[in-house]
Amino acid sequence: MNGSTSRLLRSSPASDHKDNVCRIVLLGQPGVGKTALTVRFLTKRFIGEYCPTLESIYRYMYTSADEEDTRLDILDTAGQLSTEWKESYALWADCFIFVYSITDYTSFDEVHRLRRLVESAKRSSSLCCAVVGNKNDLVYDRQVTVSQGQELATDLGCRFYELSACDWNQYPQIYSLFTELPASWRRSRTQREGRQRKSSSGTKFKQAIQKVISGKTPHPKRTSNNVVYS
Ligand SMILES: Nc1nc2c(ncn2[C@@H]2O[C@H](COP(=O)(O)OP(=O)(O)OP(=O)(O)O)[C@@H](O)[C@H]2O)c(=O)[nH]1
Repeated sequence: MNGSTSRLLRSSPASDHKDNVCRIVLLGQPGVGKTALTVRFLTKRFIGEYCPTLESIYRYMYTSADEEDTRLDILDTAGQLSTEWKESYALWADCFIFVYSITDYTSFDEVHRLRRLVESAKRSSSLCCAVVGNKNDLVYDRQVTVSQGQELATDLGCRFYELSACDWNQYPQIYSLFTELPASWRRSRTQREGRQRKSSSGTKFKQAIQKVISGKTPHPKRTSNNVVYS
């Protein structure tokens, strides 16, 4: 495992996972624009050239639409990764942004592969994720159609964005990408917790009924106004 990856993930371990923190990882082939998208979101700028990313975690605080103070931990991964690294990313993250370039079909295929890796690491096919086809300013070099991207997102049950990190006019979509994802993650977490609470109170109720039936719990005696236990 790469030293800097483990150092970064260790500096932000699972035990440090506070309720208002959402962890997002960007995955995709080298050169698809993961850093450009992240930097556009964080700084509103597009910087033409970056050193190929090793990996970096960026922290971003904002107040969400429902007035919650939220901290995003955004992990911009290096494109060239071994399977082992990706598993540690998958286990660390709450949400995934799968990025491909619309000008490169192999980068689209890579998203299919990454998706399978993440699903197997998470042992779940229900991911909180988004699919991004980047570089749509280069539409004349297009190799992946909009409907192919859309189909993949539908298959994953997630949102699809086709955009360009270098086009300022598309900044609102990039903002929405990075802020909608944590909101939908929070919603599904709240629903899951609600279901768990319901099922545990349902179980307690059933256990109490069983006890009464089997005579282990005293039956209530009714007096004129009150119910008392003997
Ligand atoms: N035309 C165009 N170029 C882009 C866009 N986004 C990124 N690029 C360019 O694509 C190249 C790669 O961008 P990066 O953001 O470094 O890609 P990456 O996926 O982070 O690459 P790795 O760090 O190697 O994994 C750079 O030259 C960017 O300027 C875009 O939307 N349109």
